[in-house]
This record gives sequence, C-alpha cells and structure tokens, in this order.
Amino acid sequence: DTGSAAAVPIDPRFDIAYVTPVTIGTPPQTLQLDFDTGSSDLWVFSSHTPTSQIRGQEIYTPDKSTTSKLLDGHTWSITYGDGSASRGNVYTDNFTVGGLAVASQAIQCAQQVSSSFTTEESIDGLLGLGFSTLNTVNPASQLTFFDNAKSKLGSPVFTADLKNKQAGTYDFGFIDKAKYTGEITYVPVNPDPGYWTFTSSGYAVGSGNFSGSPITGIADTGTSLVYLPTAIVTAYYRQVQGATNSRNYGGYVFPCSATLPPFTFGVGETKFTIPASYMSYAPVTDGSSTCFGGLQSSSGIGVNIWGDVALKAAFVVFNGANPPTLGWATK
Ligand SMILES: C[C@H](Cc1ccc(C(C)(C)C)cc1)[C@H](NN)c1nnnn1Cc1ccc2c(c1)OCO2
Repeated sequence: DTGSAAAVPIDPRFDIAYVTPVTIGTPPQTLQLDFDTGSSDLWVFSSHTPTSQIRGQEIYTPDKSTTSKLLDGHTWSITYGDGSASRGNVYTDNFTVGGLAVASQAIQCAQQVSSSFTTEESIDGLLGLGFSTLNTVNPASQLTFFDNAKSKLGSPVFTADLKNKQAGTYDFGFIDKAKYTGEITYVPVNPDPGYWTFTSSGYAVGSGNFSGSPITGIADTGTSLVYLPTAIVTAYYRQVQGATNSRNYGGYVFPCSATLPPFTFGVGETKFTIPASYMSYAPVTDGSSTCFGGLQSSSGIGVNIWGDVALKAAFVVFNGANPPTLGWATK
C-alpha cells in the first residue's frame, strides 16, 4: 500500500505550520493535522475538549463512530518545547492518510489544550512521526501511524516535500522520483531518544566559505524555524544590516527591508541552500516593519532543530528501516 496527502501552509503569508487532511472513524470524520516528525503522539481536538478551549477547530467525536473503542484506563499528557501542552484520554479507531488505512490506530483525544492550541484555529491536532518510544500514553505507550502502517508499505519510508508558501506533499511507502533532482544522500539516524537525529556536515553564510564543522540536530517538520548553535547564528546575522538579538521578541530581528544572505548546510557531500526569502520568517507583529529571523539560536532549547525553514529547501526521506536513515535531495 501507499499514501499521499497534501501539506498545506496554515497561513498563506508565513509558513508557521502545515496541515494535512486525515479521516478518523466510520463514517469518516475529516480533520486537519500538523504532521510532526519531532514528536510521537497522535492527538486531536475532540468531543471531550471543553468548548471554551475550541475556537473553530474540527473535532473527532468517537461516539459518532461505529468503529471507535475506548482504550480503557489510558491517558496521555504532553508538553512541547515551546511550552504548548495538551492531555486527555485514548480511543482506537480506523484512520487514513491519503488513501493509506490503519485499523485501530490510537487516537489521543484532548480533554485539555493550552491557549496556543486554542488560538491556532487551523490545526485540529498533531500527528507524531517521531519514534514511538516518545509516545506519552500511560500505562501502555502507543504506536505512531507510521509504525502501524509500516507492515503494509512497499518500502518502510515516508517523504516530506514541504514548500514555501504553497502546498507540498507527504508520501508514505514510496519515493517519488519526480519530486527531487540528482541523487538522494542518505545519512545515519540516531533514534535515541526518539527524534530523527542526524549530523549535518557543516554550513556557509551567503557566499562565505563552507565551515566543515559537524552539526548534530533533529529533522523536525513540526517546528517552523531552524535553531542552531549561537556561533553559527551570530555569524549569520553579522551579515544583516540592523539585526539585533531582541530579548523583547525572544530572538534575532531585523528591518524587514534588510538584505539577507542565503544559508547553506551540508548533508554528506551534498549542499542545500536556504534562499534568503526563507530566512525572513514574519513581521514580529502584524504590519510591523521589524521581521523575525528564520534562523535562531538553539542555546535555550538543548537540541539543534532543522525545522520547516530548512526542510522546505530539500526533499527528505524518513527511512524507517532498521537501522533508520535520513535521505536528502535537492529539488
Ligand atoms: C514546538 C513543536 C510542537 C508544536 C507544534 C505546533 C504548535 C502550535 C499549533 C501551537 C503552533 C505548538 C507546538 C515542536 N514539534 N516537534 C516541538 N515539540 N517539542 N519540542 N519541539 C521543538 C521545539 C522545542 C523548543 C522550541 C521550539 C521547538 O520552538 C521554540 O522553542
């Protein structure tokens, strides 16, 4: 079997996050989920979510599905690195992504979500594509959609083809040659503690020389920006007129009119250049002439993160074979 579904930016102006349609239950209920390779819980706004915490999101109502089953006594609770959080109970039900079906997928139903989820009206939940070891369901952790689907897939892979300010694609079970150019460079993945962790072979700022210092980090479709060591980030913003590290806005900002250099990162022998246009993330507040950078320091996070700003510049293969690897190709 295979599956293929669109990854649609939730805001046409800035690539804050991408949502992908999924169906849950019988008859199918369609929700738009944020596919997140940096976490491993599949949770949804639901009939168990207080209405005061719902603002326009679609919800999953297990009682309306003839195939839903309560996973009795199981609960979950997750806090994300940006401080967002949610918790609730668990059902199993039929689940499909782009024509790929999994029977009795664990569906974590929110009974509580933080305000950041309530205010993000276009996101009806998250679909974790990290390793199942990160799943928070107690007393028995549950498998991700990808782990459940793997045995049905021709090849145990999924690919991310995220795009700048337009819809991209998540494919499951196959690698679409039409989506990339040249060869795919595969690099080792460390699945411990559960992220798609790999080592980049170095970086360059603009047309500067390439620094071959290895950078270990995670490939994270659920994070908007790129978070790297402070030394790299300061080297980048030294090339941006008027850039400052703003405590007020929590990161590097610059005049939206500034000329930004592109940013190049290496994977094995292959080099990926993030165009300057991707490196300006968004105005700090609507209409402001101060812009927030797409590259920020990872010093407060504890892990380097190759988020959407970087992933948009490549075609990425998440290879769930044993051992797992990451494939990167230009496009
Ligand atoms: C933050 C997302 C998870 C999420 C996605 C979307 C949302 C909203 C819908 C409300 C927009 C909230 C949360 C990320 N996913 N792997 C994540 N989950 N756990 N760690 N990370 C990576 C990290 C960690 C720390 C950081 C960060 C990033 O940005 C700023 O500081």
